[in-house]
Amino acid sequence: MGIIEKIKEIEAKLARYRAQLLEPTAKSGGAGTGFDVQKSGDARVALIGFPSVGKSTLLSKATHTASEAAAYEFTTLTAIPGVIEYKGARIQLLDLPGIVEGASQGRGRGRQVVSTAKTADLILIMLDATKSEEQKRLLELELDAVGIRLNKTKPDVVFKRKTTGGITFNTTVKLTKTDEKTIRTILAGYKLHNCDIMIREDITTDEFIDVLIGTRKYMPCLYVYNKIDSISLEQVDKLAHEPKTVVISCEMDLNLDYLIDRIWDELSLVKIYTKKRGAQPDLSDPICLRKGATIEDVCNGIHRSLAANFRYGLIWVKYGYLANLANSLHTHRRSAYHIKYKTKTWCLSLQNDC
Ligand SMILES: Nc1nc2c(ncn2[C@@H]2O[C@H](COP(=O)(O)OP(=O)(O)OP(=O)(O)O)[C@@H](O)[C@H]2O)c(=O)[nH]1
Ligand SMILES: [K+]
Ligand SMILES: [Mg+2]
Repeated sequence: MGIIEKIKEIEAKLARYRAQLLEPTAKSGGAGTGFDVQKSGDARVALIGFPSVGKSTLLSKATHTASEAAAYEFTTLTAIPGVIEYKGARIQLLDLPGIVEGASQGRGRGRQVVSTAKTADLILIMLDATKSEEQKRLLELELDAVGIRLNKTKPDVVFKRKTTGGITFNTTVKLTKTDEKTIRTILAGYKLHNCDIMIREDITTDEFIDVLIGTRKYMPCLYVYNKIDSISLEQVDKLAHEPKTVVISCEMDLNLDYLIDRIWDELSLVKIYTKKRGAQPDLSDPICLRKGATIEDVCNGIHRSLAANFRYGLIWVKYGYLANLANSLHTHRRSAYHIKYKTKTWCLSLQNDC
C-alpha cells in the first residue's frame, strides 16, 4: 500500500473514531434526557449560552415569566419556559442553565441542556458582547459534539442499506473534500458491505459519517450578542454585520423588538385562518404552523377529531402567493386547492405573512 493510501485509511479511521467519541455513553450521564418541560404554543426557541450572558434577563424582558437573574454564574439551574406572543403566534422561549466547556461530555448540566435544545425549533446562541469571539466557536463545538448542526441543511446524499449485492457508489458532482476510497473505508469500518450510495453534493468525510449515523439534528440558529451597552459603537457595528446575528442590550432595552421579529422570521411560521363559506375569515385567530406543514397538521390545529372526518378544503390565498403556499402547505394526495377526504365540507383561508 502506498503512503497516500495509508494516510487515507488512517484519516477515515480518525473520522470514524471522532464520531464514536461523541456518541452519548451511559457513563457520561443522562444521555438524551433533557429537562422535563411541556411543549406549548406554536414553536419552541431555546436559549443556549455560557453563564451570566443574560439569558434569564432576556426571558424576563421578552415574556411575562420572571426568571431569576444575578451577577453570579449558574443562577439558573433548570429550564424555565416563557411565552412570546407575536403576530398571533405563541412562541415558547426556554431559559436554560449556562453551559461550560465540556458540557457535551457530561460536565455540569450541559448534557441535559443540549438535549433540551434538541427539542427546539430554533436555537438562540446568546453571547456576551464584552467577551472574546472565542466563546462563539466553543459553544458551536459543544453543540456539534452532540450532533446538532447549526444553520446547515442535511447533506444531499441518498444512503440505502441492503442485505446483498455489495456497494454501489454513485456521484452526480465532483467530490473535492473526500473521495470514493475514503468512503468505502468508512463503510467497511461500520461493517456496511451492502448498500446503495448516491452523493449529490460536494460533502466532507464528516458529513458522510453524519449521513451514516442518521441521528444528526439540523437546526436553525440565531446568534444574539447581549450587553452592547458596554462596548463601543464601532464594535456593535462590527458584530451586527455578522451573518445570522442580532445585537441587543437587555438592560437598556435595545433592539429587543427587532430580535423577536427575527425569531419570527427564522421560525418560518405560516398563518392559516379558517373561513366559513360566504363569510369573512376571522383574522384575529390564526393557526400557526411551521413551513412544510400538511393539511393534516391544519386539521389537528383546529381539533383532534377533524382529520379523520375531513373531506375537502377550499383555500383562499390573500396576497396571491399560491405557488409558495402550495409548496409550503403540502397536501395529501390531491392539489393544494382541492383536497378530498371523507365526509365534511369546510373552507380554509390561507394567508402568507409577507
Ligand atoms: N451591562 C449589561 N448587563 C446585563 C445585560 N443583561 C443582563 N446583564 C447582567 O448580566 C448578569 C447575568 O444575567 P443573567 O440573566 O442572570 O444571566 P444568565 O445567562 O441567565 O446566567 P446563568 O443563569 O447564571 O447562566 C446580571 O448581573 C445582569 O444584570 C445587559 O444588556 N447589559
Ligand atoms: K447569572
Ligand atoms: Mg439564568
